Amino acid sequence: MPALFLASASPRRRELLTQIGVPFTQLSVSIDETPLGAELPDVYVQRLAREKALAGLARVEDESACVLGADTTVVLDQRILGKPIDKADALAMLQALSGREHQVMTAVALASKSGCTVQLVTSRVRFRTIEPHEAEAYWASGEPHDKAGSYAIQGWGAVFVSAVEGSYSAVVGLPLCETAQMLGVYGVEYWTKSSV
Ligand SMILES: Cc1cn([C@H]2C[C@H](O)[C@@H](COP(=O)(O)OP(=O)(O)OP(=O)(O)O)O2)c(=O)[nH]c1=O
Repeated sequence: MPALFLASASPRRRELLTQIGVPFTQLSVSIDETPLGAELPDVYVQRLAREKALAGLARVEDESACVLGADTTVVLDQRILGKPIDKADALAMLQALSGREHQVMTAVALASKSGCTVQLVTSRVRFRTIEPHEAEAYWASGEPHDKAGSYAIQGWGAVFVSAVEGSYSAVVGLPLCETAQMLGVYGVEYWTKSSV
């Protein structure tokens, strides 16, 4: 079985991949996450996932290894809401998401010496109305700081989520159903290590 590397610094992605019992080594890669001019969100998120996987592959010496990369972005009216740059940015994002439905796009890329495959998973998330004092308190919790769209569905941000349609694990950062299928194609087995 080829060795698997996860090209991500994200603790969420590490936990999600661990959940399905895949043995892997985590690598952190750093790429420029600035959207290109007028780049559509689905194109952007797939490009970043591919760049992360390929940057990871470039660091691995094992010729038969596979490298997984992923990227998550929140999309509102075709606008990319990435990680907040500061408090004002986070409060503006939370206000924009308040009382509305948005999309969460996560792309997962798997790269090896024989090529790179990318898959996009889009989920829909609905928020209840968020009061300004709640957004302030949520920012003060620290949770929104490193999250696309300034919230975490798996954390305190869950109190804002009135409905989800699609892949919960993709919203958190890695679509497990699609990831497992891609790993299978590359000959990487899951369910080999107990997660419980
Ligand atoms: C919407 C949402 C995003 N997020 C997180 C997932 C991602 O970690 C982050 C989006 O940033 P990404 O750039 O996708 O990932 P990252 O920088 O954290 O990690 P790396 O590039 O090294 O793989 O937002 C949540 O944890 N919960 C959520 O509900």
